[in-house]
Amino acid sequence: MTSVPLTQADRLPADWRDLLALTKPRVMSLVVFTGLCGLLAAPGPVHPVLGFTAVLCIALGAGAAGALNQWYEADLDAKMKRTASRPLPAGRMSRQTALHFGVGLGVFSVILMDLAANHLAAAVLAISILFYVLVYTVWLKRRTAQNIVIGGAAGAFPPLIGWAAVTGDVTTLPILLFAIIFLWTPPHFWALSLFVRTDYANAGVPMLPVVAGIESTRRQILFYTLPMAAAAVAPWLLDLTGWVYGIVSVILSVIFFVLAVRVFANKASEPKAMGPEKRLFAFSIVYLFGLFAALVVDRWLI
Ligand code: HEM
Ligand SMILES: CC(C)=CCC/C(C)=C/CC/C(C)=C/COP(=O)(O)OP(=O)(O)O
Repeated sequence: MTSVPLTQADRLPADWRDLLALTKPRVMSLVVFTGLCGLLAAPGPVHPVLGFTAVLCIALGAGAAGALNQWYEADLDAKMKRTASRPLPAGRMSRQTALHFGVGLGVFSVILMDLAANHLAAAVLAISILFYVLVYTVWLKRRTAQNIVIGGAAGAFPPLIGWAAVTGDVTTLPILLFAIIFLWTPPHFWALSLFVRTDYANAGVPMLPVVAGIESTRRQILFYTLPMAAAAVAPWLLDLTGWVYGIVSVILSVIFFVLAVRVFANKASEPKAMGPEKRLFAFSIVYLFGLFAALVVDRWLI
C-alpha cells in the first residue's frame, strides 16, 4: 500500500474535517488573501488586533458562504465527479447541520465585523455572503451561462471589505480592486470549466462551454482578459500605486494575455489534461496572488 502524506486537515477529527471542507478552504484562502491585501493597502493606521479580527471575519463570512452553497446544491454536487465526495453528497453530514453551521458562521462574522470595524465593512460582508448564496447559487447558477459574470461579483468584494474596515469608506483604489477580481473571474472559471464541462453537462448546469460550445468559450476568455488587464494596470496609471505594482501588474497581465491567446488559438476539440486551458487556470491563481502581493509590497516596503 502506498502512503499518502497527511495534511493539517487530515489530522483533524472526522467531523471537524467535514465542517472545514464545507468552507471550501482552498478557494477561500485566496479570497481571504485579497481581503487582507485590501486592508493592508488602505491608508491610515490599523490596530493589529482590529486588522486580524477583520480578516478573520472575512474568512468566516467566506466560509459561511461556501457552507450555504453546499447546503443548497447537495443534489448537484452528488452528480459531479469533482464534488461527489463532499460531506453532504457523500452522506457524512446532514443538510440541517450544514445549514445551521453556515447561518451561524455568517451571522457571527457580520456582527463581529460590525463591532470590531464599522457598519460599512459589516454591510459589504453581508452583501457578499448573500450575493454568493442567493444571486449566484440559488438564482443564476442553474439558469444562465452568465452565472459567473454576474454572480462572480461576490468574490470581488473582499478587498473592498478589508479597505472599508480600516477607513470606513470606499474610494477609487478599492473599486478598481473589485473590478480586477470581477473581470478576472470569467477567464479563471471558464478555463477550468472547459476541462470539466462533461461533469456540468451531466449535472444539467448551463455553464458557458455546455451552452455556447468550446470555441465560443475560448473566445470569451480572451475577450474578458483585455478589460481585466486594463483594470489591473489602472491603479498604477492613475498614480494610486507605485512602480513595483506597475511593473508586476504589466508583466503578469502580459503573461495572462499570452496564455489566453494560446487558449483561443487551441483548436483541439477536447481540452487536454495539461493543455493551454489548464495552464491558464493554474496561472489565474498565481496572477491574482501576485498582483495583490505587489500592492502590499508597494505600499509597505518601497
Ligand atoms: C463565481 C466565481 C467563481 C467560481 C464559479 C469559481 C470556481 C472554481 C472552481 C470550480 C474551482 C475548482 C475546484 C475547487 O477547488 O472547488 C476553483 C478553484 C479555485 N478558485 Fe475559483 N471560482 C470563482 C471565484 C474565485 C475567486 C473570487 C477566487 C479568489 C479570489 C477563487 C480562487 C480559487 C482558487 C485559489 C482555486 C484553487 C483551489 C485548489 O487549489 O483546489 N475563485 N474555482
Ligand atoms: C467574503 C465572501 C462572502 C466571499 C465569497 C467568496 C466567493 C463568492 C467565492 C466564490 C468562489 C467559489 C467558491 C466558487 C465556486 O463556485 P461553485 O459554487 O459553482 O463551485 P462548486 O462547483 O465547486 O461548488
